[in-house]
Amino acid sequence: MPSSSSVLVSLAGLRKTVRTPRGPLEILKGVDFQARGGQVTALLGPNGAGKTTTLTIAQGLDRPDAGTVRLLGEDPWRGGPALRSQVGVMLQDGGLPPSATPARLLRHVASLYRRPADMAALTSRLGIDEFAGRDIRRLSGGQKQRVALAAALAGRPRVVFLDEPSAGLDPISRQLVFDLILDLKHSGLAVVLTTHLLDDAERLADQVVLMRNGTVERAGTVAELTDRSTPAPVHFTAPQPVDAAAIAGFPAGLGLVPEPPPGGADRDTTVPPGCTFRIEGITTPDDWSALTSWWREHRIMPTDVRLLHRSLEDVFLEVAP
Ligand SMILES: Nc1ncnc2c1ncn2[C@@H]1O[C@H](COP(=O)(O)OP(=O)(O)OP(=O)(O)O)[C@@H](O)[C@H]1O
Repeated sequence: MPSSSSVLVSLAGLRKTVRTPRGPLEILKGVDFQARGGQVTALLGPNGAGKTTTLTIAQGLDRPDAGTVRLLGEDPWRGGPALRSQVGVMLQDGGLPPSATPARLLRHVASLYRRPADMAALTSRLGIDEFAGRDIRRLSGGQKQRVALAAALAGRPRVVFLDEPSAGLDPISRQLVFDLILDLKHSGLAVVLTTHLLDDAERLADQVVLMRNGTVERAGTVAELTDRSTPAPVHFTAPQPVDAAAIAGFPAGLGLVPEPPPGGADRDTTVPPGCTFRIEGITTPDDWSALTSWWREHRIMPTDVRLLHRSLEDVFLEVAP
């Protein structure tokens, strides 16, 4: 039995061109990435980047023109039932039969597997029981999403592909789905998902693959992509006014910038209550100590202190067209 950090999905040099009325359109131009068991891999990228096409090929529902695809060590295009039964898929548009009820559909899907998941536990956990007897056509988008997720997990897969799993979910359902995804990963599954919500990726992903225009622009952990291993500027809010003498006495070597800056010359003006400040240059524990001493000396009790790291959104906007 491979360990949970084994590579379960491997894509190398994927290329795909489709025919359109206006001529050939190259939609994948050499996509490489790997997804491991025990990890969530999130594909991010602007509309049309090629995320769904990449997932479709990884699942074996389409073939690349060039490149190699390995799903649980096999070519998914040629894989038979033994491979398919180990893979769960949640498609972007759900693909659920509108006239079935969730109860009937999920019973049917579970019956296709020799060792199905505990569907009662799954539907209870995803809050499906309360609408399990209603026709799927009458469900909200978020309810359908949860049914599609339960169906994807019915066969106890080792790999799940989730195309925008949090689309249309309210905050409570989203939390239910996130908790489940994290449990799946902790039990060793490889979870490969696409999302437009950068917050989803920040909260869930062990590895982010940022795609644009048919290629992988950046890949790595959220911390790697946002440079979290390096010191960042500091932001704080002072609820009381900060007088000109305090500003003039700010530790040398650190830059204090009120935001927005008060009118007049910076160092001579008292900053009104509730102002936020940005500090550049904090790179050592001594710098932090100088800052907290300055707060103590001037009786400043900050109400908000944050490190201003780049967010995943900043990185996304850098690569987005
Ligand atoms: N069969 C096809 N014929 C023509 N164009 C296609 C075909 N399949 C995909 N495309 C185009 O290829 C590009 C990539 O599509 P894909 O659905 O993979 O992107 P995506 O990153 O998943 O986008 P989104 O975030 O909008 O879901 C898009 O411009 C799409 O219109």
